[in-house]
Order: sequence, then C-alpha cells, then structure tokens
Amino acid sequence: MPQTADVLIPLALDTAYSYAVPDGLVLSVGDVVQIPLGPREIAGVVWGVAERPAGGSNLRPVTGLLDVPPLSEPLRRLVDWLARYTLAPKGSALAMALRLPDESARTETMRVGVRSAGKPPSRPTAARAKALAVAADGAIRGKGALAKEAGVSLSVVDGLIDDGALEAVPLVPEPVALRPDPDFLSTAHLSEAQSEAAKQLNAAFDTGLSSPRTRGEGRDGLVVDAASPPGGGEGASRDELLLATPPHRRLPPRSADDEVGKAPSPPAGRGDAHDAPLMSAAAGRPVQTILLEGVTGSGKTEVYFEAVAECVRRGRQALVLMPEIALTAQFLDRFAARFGVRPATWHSGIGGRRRERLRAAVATGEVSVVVGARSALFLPFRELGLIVVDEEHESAYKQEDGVHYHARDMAVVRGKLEGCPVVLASATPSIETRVNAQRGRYGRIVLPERFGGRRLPDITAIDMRLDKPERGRFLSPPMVAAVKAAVAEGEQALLFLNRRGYAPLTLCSACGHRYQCRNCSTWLVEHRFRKALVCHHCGYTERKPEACVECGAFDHLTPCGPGVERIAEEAAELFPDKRIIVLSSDFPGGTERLRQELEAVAAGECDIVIGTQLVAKGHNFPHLTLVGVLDADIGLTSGDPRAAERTFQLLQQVTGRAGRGERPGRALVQTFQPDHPVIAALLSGEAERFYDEEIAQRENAGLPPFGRLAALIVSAAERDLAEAHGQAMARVADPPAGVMVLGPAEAPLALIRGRYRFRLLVKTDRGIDIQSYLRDWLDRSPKPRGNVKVAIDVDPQSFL
Ligand SMILES: Nc1ncnc2c1ncn2[C@@H]1O[C@H](COP(=O)(O)OP(=O)(O)OP(=O)(O)O)[C@@H](O)[C@H]1O
Ligand SMILES: [Zn+2]
Repeated sequence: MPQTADVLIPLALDTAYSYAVPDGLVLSVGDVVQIPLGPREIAGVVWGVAERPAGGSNLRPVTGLLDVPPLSEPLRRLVDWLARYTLAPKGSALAMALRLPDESARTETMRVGVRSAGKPPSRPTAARAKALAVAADGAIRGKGALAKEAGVSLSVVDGLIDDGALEAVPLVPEPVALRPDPDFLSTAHLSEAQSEAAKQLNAAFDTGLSSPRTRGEGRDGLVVDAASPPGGGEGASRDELLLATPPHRRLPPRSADDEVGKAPSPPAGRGDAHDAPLMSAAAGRPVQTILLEGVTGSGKTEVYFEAVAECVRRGRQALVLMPEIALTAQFLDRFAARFGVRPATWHSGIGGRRRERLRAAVATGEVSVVVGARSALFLPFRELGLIVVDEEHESAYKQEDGVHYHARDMAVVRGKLEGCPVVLASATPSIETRVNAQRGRYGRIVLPERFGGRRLPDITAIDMRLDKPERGRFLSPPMVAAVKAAVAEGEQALLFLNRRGYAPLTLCSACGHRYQCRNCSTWLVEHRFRKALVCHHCGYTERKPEACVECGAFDHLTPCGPGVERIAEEAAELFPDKRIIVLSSDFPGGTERLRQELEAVAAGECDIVIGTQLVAKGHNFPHLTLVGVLDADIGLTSGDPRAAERTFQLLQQVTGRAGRGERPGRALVQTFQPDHPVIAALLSGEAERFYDEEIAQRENAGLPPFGRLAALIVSAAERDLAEAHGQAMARVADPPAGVMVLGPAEAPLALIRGRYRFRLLVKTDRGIDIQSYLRDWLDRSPKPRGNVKVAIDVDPQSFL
C-alpha cells in the first residue's frame, strides 16, 4: 500500500505537512527526508505515516530519503514536549534537534592525502622537483601540508597528481573521541563521603527505570510525572502527557549483561540504605532525578564521574551538561585522569564538519560520553543512560531567544523520556530544585564538607559606611591590606566585581549630559582598553569623544562607578610589581583566550585576578586564598523575584573559590547592607536557613515553584504600537480563577536594538495548566500587525 507522510519542517511552523511517498519508498516515523516547499527543497522529519489509497494523489511527493540517522522516538517526543511547553512552533523546536550538515561540510567529507607514486613527472620544473623531494620519503601528507613543507603552491601539488607523479590516498579521519575507560582509575582515590555518595547515585541505575517493563504504565507511573513542569509545580495537565507518552519502544540491550548481569534491583525498604535506590518519600517509588548537593570544593565532580563510569560500563551513553564557559581544559584533564582520554565536547565553537561527525558518532553509539553546553541536550543519542547537569542553578541554562527553554528542566524531561537517571549537581541549588527534593520528587545526596579535610573560607563583611575607600577609589583599606598580605605570602587574590568595562556610566561634569545608547534605554559603558563607549545590550559602540557632544567642553567626561577595568587600574597602582590578570567575557580573543587565561590563573601564573561572574563558575584555582567581593549589593536591588537567590548563589560560588588548595582561604565582602538577609546568611554560613526563608517567601507570594509564571514581551519599532498591542491583548485576557494577568507595563529595558518593549506577566496557581491558558488567550488576541512581535517566555528567568 502506498503511503502518505506527515513531515515536520525545521522552520517556525507549527504543523507537519502531508506529502505522498513515491512507490518503492517505504518511510518510517523519524526518517529524515527531502521535500519540496514552495519553490525549494528542504529537509524535514517524518512525524507520521498513513496508508493512502492506490492511484492518484494531489499531494506533492517526498523527493528523497536523506542519509542521516533518523530521529529517535525519545528525541521526537522531546521536540513535541518542548514545543508544547514553551509554546514555540514545533518546527522551531525541531530545528534544535535537526542540524543538517551544511554544503561545505558535505563536500568535504573525505579528506585526501598524497604520497609519491614513484615515477617522475612528464614535465619537470623547479617547483615540482621541490615537492617531489619532500614526498620522496613515501609518507602520506595532506595536500596543504606537502605544499607548505616544500614551499610551493597548492596548484603545483595538484599538477603532480594530474600528472601521476603523486597519488591521492584517502586519509582515515581521526576518531571523534576515544573510548573512555570506566576503570582507568580505581575508586581508591575517593573519600569515604564521596564513595558513599557515588554508591547512592549508582543505585539509580538499578531502579528498573530503564527497563522496558516500567515504561508507559499508566497514571501512577512515569507517565504523569513526565508531564509536570520540572521547574516546579505539578501543573501541566495529565492529558497533555498521556498524549505525549505512547508505549515506549526501545533498543535491545547491547549485550545480555547490560540488563541481566548486574545486580537485580534491591527490593524496596531493604535495610541497607546506601546501595538501595533513593526512594521518593511522596510516591513510594524510586526517584529518577537526583540532586547532588555539595559545598564548594566538596568533590562533586569525582562523584558524578563514578555515575558516568557506571553508565559506560553498562554500555550506555552519558551526557554531562555544563554552563559553556566551564568547559575548561582543566575539566577535560580531570576527565582524562579518571577515564584515560578526554571526552567528546559539544559547544557553539565547534565547527561544521566536526559537528556533523560528532552527531553521527553519537547516533551510532560510537561516542559514549559527551560533555557539552545546553544545545547538547538535543543530540541524537542512540542509548542515553545518564544526564548530569553540572552547576544546575546557572541561569546560563536558560535560552533567552528563539525557543525560550531551560536546559536543566528539559534535561529532566529527556531523562524521563529516555528512562535514564538525571543528576543535578550544585553547591547552591536553585529554589526550584530544592523544593522538588524536599517534596521527594527528586532524590538528594549531600556532601556537607570539602574534600581532603579542607575548610570552607571564613567570610567577613566590610561595612562600606565605616571603612570608606579613599576618594576616587573602590577598594576599602581593609581590603587593600588583605590583598597585600596574601600576595606577600605568595598566594593569589581574586577581586570580584560583576561589571564589565571601566565605568557603567559616563557623564559630562560641565553640562550633566549622560551618554546613552541610541538603540536601547541603557547607559553606555566605557571600555577604556578599547577606547570606546559600548552598549551591553545591543553592542552599539562609539568612540569616546574628546569633548562633550552636548556642550563641547573638553576634559569634563567623568566615569561614574567602577567596572573591572577600573579596578584593574586601581590594583595596578596599589600593587605595581604584582602580576594582574583581568577576566571579562568581552575581551578580544573570545572563549579561547579566556580558557587560556583561566588556565594561567589555575597554574599560579598571576598574583591578582580581577574578574566578573565568569570566574565564579566551577573553577579550581589551587593557589587562591583570598576572595574580595567589591560590591556585594549589586544584584540585590533589581525587581527580579530571584534577586536574593541569585545574589546568594553568586556570592557563595565566588567566595567558594578561596582555599581549595593546600592553604585555607578567606573572603572579604564589601557591602553597604551587612544586615541584609542575603549577606547575613552568607557571613554566618547558614545556607539552610536562607533557603528555608526564601522558600517560605516564595510560597507566600505564590511565586515559582509554588505558582507559575509566563511573560509576554510585546515589541515594536514604535512605542505606541507596542503599547497598543499589549493593551489590546490585556483587554481579551479574561483570566479564569487562579490566573492573574499583569500589565502591559513598559519593560525595565524599555528599548533594545531600536525596539520598544512592553511586558505582560501571567501568574497562576500551581495546579493550573498555564500553557493551555496561554494558547487560548493568544487565539483570542488580535494578530500582531506590521512590525509588532510577541515573544512568549514560560518560566521566565529574566524580567528586564
Ligand atoms: N577523590 C579525589 N581525589 C583527589 N582530589 C580530589 C578528589 N575529589 C575532589 N578532589 C579535588 O578537590 C577539589 C574540588 O573538587 P570539585 O571541583 O569536584 O568540587 P566541586 O564540589 O565541584 O566544587 P564547586 O561546586 O565549587 O565547583 C578539586 O581540586 C579536585 O581535584
Ligand atoms: Zn544598545
């Protein structure tokens, strides 16, 4: 019987389109096919197939089956899930999972080398002789390499190939990644606490979660769970997930002992708690997602490496997600020390061909461990057995454009769809994850102490109202003294200020003019290294003028407040003979240079490090003993409901960089509000109390995870248009009980890249299916006209 195929296209379209399958071609769901779309041909994925009556059809035909791995069922369901959850068009969600090789990548698939064919060229020239002299050793070289070595042009080499004096031979591509050896290192190096934690973690593999029998077993099983928004509440409707959860088909185990050879799952309630699976107190069944919470420097990495090892031993694949910048050589080396080889890595800096080879190797199962940034979540794993989300509290996991998704939450969803354990690791877990652990939805494993008997740093506040810096300076006298003492001992000091550039505001002291972005409602930030004024939102840059553009006065431009560059200047004056490194994400040289500098810091090649929040993320600087926080209050004043949580996390992370090596560490925190609950909790080390209070406040206010939020951002090139559309939407919002719609209000960043922005905020009770409400509201709303755009952000992390 001939077929019809419903093909989903990776464009901003929400539905699959029907095509006729030509006779002789049999398609399955998940196949990647070529189809005509308007005047062009495009790749899409078969989302459904049906039989079609023989004879004619007015559907356009599928034009080909592409030679790329089909999209697995869990991945297709992730795409469905993602689209339903974020309200993004399904095709946009698909685009994240389907990155086809671009043309350049395809044509280059076979690299060729050349070697001497052992016969002279028919037409000898000096250049040819040089090339042949190099090739005379019989070795195989790339064409470019040979040309370079011989000092001749590529066309000389090509000429010799045509002539038959050189022969082209295919080069065997180097493997994408070597196989990690789960038993490369014994577990003897683990501390007792780490071994315990690893054991508990690995018990998750024996819960039977990944066996086919427990899948899709109805309402009380995993089915319903997978529908709940992982970020918190139990909101999404059951129907939604029942829809998304057909009985699961999975690949047979690689080898019999994958499933059989290991210890059978221990019966629930067995006496020995440690190698029994963590049980959900609430549901009385094993948990699938586990919070691995350990203070900074407790050695969480080593613990989850053991889970990765166990996963590999079972013949399955592991994915470790990291905030991008944390993909340092240091981490890769630690992986290599444990597994004998570096892992395959996936991040935005990996180019076309390598990307495609890695995707293919992930799909065949050849690659068993991938360490990657958030987009690695959409790789086509053949048999995913574990996902680790390191630094799970990081806001970098939230994608803020296109499909607004949170990679940590989607990791939990993918784990459920694949039937594999998910480990969320952090020293400062998000409130959402904390609450899930308290409620027993997630398991929780705690490492309360630092590895190797090291102490957490002592943290002291410097009250800036009392210990004022000198005029025009930003380091208070006790801070200066502490840095001096540390570097005198040959130790490293880190000065932390979460502000890029030289000064956050520049004004003319003659006329008061403030330098503002022409596309955004933001102040321009002076970047002295670049001699420019820069907008941190749109990148608009102008040369710093000699005279005020407003009144023409010379020498009156005054920087207001500090950025890291200004602190660097001050430190250089205070400590002229010390080596200083400034780390900021906007420096020329990009990620590569940053990685190198982070390594230099780790190797002790500088005395004073000055950095923004990127130095706080998971790094290990063994020589660092002093952390100075220059403005602890920066984040506290924003209107963001997570301001307190974020500040606490950031300060605890950055102070946690001190004292990780041999010598104990300490931290000094400059603040104008030493009594603020966040600062007080940081100083007293009472993280538990801080979390308890913060959780109680969220609960009282009905904020996530106790209620749900979604933001609508209406933007347009004209302010009136944006505002009018926002108001028109608000008029038809018609919120039912349990739903509140606030706004439209002008966004705090009212203008970005020349577009005016208004925000609407939807706040619902936990039990409400916020997506259904949003869909219904959008259907009733006037369609955006002209250049008006409406962006939807479910579970917003940013309120700007
Ligand atoms: N079993 C071990 N053997 C040797 N060194 C270890 C071991 N476990 C941890 N360490 C060392 O202790 C330090 C801290 O470990 P790790 O970076 O894993 O901590 P962490 O819990 O991830 O901290 P953070 O949350 O601050 O990033 C590292 O220098 C690491 O090499
Ligand atoms: Zn701007």
